[in-house]
Amino acid sequence: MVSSGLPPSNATSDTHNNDDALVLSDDPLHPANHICELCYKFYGHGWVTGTGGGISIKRDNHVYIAPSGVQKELMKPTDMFVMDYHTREYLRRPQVFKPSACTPLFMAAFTKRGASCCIHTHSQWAVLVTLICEAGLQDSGKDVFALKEIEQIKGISRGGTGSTEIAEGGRKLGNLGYFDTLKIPIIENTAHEEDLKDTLEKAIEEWPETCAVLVRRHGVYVWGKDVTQAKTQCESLDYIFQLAVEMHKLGLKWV
Ligand SMILES: CSCCC(=O)C(=O)COP(=O)(O)O
Ligand SMILES: [Zn+2]
Repeated sequence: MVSSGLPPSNATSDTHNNDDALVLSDDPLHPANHICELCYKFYGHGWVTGTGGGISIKRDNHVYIAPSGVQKELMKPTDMFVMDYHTREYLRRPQVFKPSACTPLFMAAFTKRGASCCIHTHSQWAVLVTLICEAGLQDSGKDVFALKEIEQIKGISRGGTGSTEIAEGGRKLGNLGYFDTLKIPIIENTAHEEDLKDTLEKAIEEWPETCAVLVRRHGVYVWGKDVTQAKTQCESLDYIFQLAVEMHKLGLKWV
């Protein structure tokens, strides 16, 4: 039996604020089940290694949040926090944990983009592209990752939460096209995850077309209108970041 480093499953039962009805469901797509299943898969991608990274899902007025500092691939539905989106009060708060330090960053994607899912990875590919940009080794600049004419960028929607339709008043919506340039802003890391909030919010405001924010020497935050869009955009970006690193090693330019 492998130890998860998490307390036993009944560790929350002596708390006054442990409404299990909020997290127990037979539905595999219930956010409390879905977060656990996805983190197990993300661990296999190297996205949530060594307790880093995570995911939050908003369903209606409820925001589901994982505990901080635990092995994300071994979490159980009863480990989840549930926050009221409007009041920001915890409706369920397992007393043996703290909520993820990423919570204010996830909330930024929900409030500023209308996202319902936000994924944070510590993928080495994301970290490496921020280092290549920092060193000024590509033409995209230090504070933005840019790449064009790679088929996979068609998997990225403008703003992160758009539909795949092109629409409205001359402003382009929907997904990027093959001849568009993908641009992802890079913010500087801070000593504590939650201190990224202000610069991440600023980047979201200044880059209305982005579906993600890279954090230098740390990882990436990616969001979507639902779990499917957040997950597929995260997969597309991770593919693109890995490709970009390999292109760089071959002496190829991204733009
Ligand atoms: C080695 S993980 C350092 C913290 C971090 O960057 C992170 O994403 C995890 O935060 P959490 O509070 O969700 O464990
Ligand atoms: Zn992190």
